Amino acid sequence: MNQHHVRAAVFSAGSWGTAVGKIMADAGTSVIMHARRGEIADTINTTHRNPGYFPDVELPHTLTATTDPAAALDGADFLVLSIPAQSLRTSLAAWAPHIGPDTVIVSLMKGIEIGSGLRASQVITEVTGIPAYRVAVLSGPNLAGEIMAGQPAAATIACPDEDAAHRVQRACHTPYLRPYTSTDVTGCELGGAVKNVIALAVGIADGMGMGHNSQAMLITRGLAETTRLATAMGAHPATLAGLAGLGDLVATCSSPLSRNRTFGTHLGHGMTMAEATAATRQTTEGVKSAEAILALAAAHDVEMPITEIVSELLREKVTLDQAASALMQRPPKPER
Ligand SMILES: NC(=O)C1=CN([C@@H]2O[C@H](COP(=O)(O)OP(=O)(O)OC[C@H]3O[C@@H](n4cnc5c(N)ncnc54)[C@H](O)[C@@H]3O)[C@@H](O)[C@H]2O)C=CC1
Ligand SMILES: O=C(CO)COP(=O)(O)O
Repeated sequence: MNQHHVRAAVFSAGSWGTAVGKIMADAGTSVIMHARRGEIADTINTTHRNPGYFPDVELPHTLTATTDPAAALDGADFLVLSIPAQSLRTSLAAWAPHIGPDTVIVSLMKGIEIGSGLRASQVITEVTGIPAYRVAVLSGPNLAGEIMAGQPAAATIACPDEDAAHRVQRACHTPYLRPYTSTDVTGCELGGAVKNVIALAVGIADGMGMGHNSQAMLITRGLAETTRLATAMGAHPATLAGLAGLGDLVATCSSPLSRNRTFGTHLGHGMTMAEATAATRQTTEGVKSAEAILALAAAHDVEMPITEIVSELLREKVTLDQAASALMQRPPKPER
């Protein structure tokens, strides 16, 4: 019997795109990375490394790169999208004509679009016209650097079509990555987007010199407000207690590898937004998504005090001390 060789196109060759490209290649999938810059594609093809992100890690030789979106997408079973959430709409519109009729799209993005308030999977269906059952999301506690080092991790793959979720699961199951399936796309995406804002808060607290009690308070109450929003938008509460909720929140809020947490730490040390931005090279989704998440909270009549105060800090409307006391001086209430 002729065995179909599974192929994935990964757009683009940033930190998480490269890591997921490696995962899929290690799982036996042929991978073509789409890089915007020719020199990155050439370097991946000739040295099997992506030196701008992971100079020390050799990539599997079944992973190649191109700058040509049509070539990358030709015959692809999966289109894996890993670019900044706010650039998704424009970038995807240019790539969409090359997407095949059976290609399943896998979103790795953890952000909410400013203005529309849409989750990445919703932007994808809107821009491409591809039905939701062909769009999956992969989320969870997955700091790219640890995955590239081959450390054990798990992720959730959510898609309304369970069969599609299983296909993605098979295409990225390796000895170091254990993917679970789910149908709760909303819960997975909101868990991933809101944890970035909570990680900013934890980083800010850490930068201000606060210890683990304060940080645990923000993580726990952060999970409470994430769950409130997600369930109001139709998510299953168990998803928020799972890998794409609590799991990712704990990893991101604990790790110095997190860009969001690190950005928060810069602010907590007293940097201005301009200084913290200048000190940050890679995508920091929470900085952009905080405002969009707050708009969703307002639309669904959900209280999100931590997101609200982080958003005010990001807009430089309050000082660090004002932010801390605003949270602590909220009216006492039952724990929910
Ligand atoms: N790095 C990580 O550990 C993880 C990241 N993510 C998510 O993956 C997504 C991508 O993040 P990273 O790969 O970490 O970011 P990154 O900053 O390392 O890479 C972003 C990639 O997108 C490309 N890009 C940048 N601006 C673009 C634009 N305007 N149009 C098209 N392409 C553009 C860049 O060339 C680069 O290849 C984010 O939503 C992030 O939340 C999710 C899990 C883990
Ligand atoms: O999503 C992540 C880990 O799961 C990465 O977090 P940062 O984007 O804050 O680095």
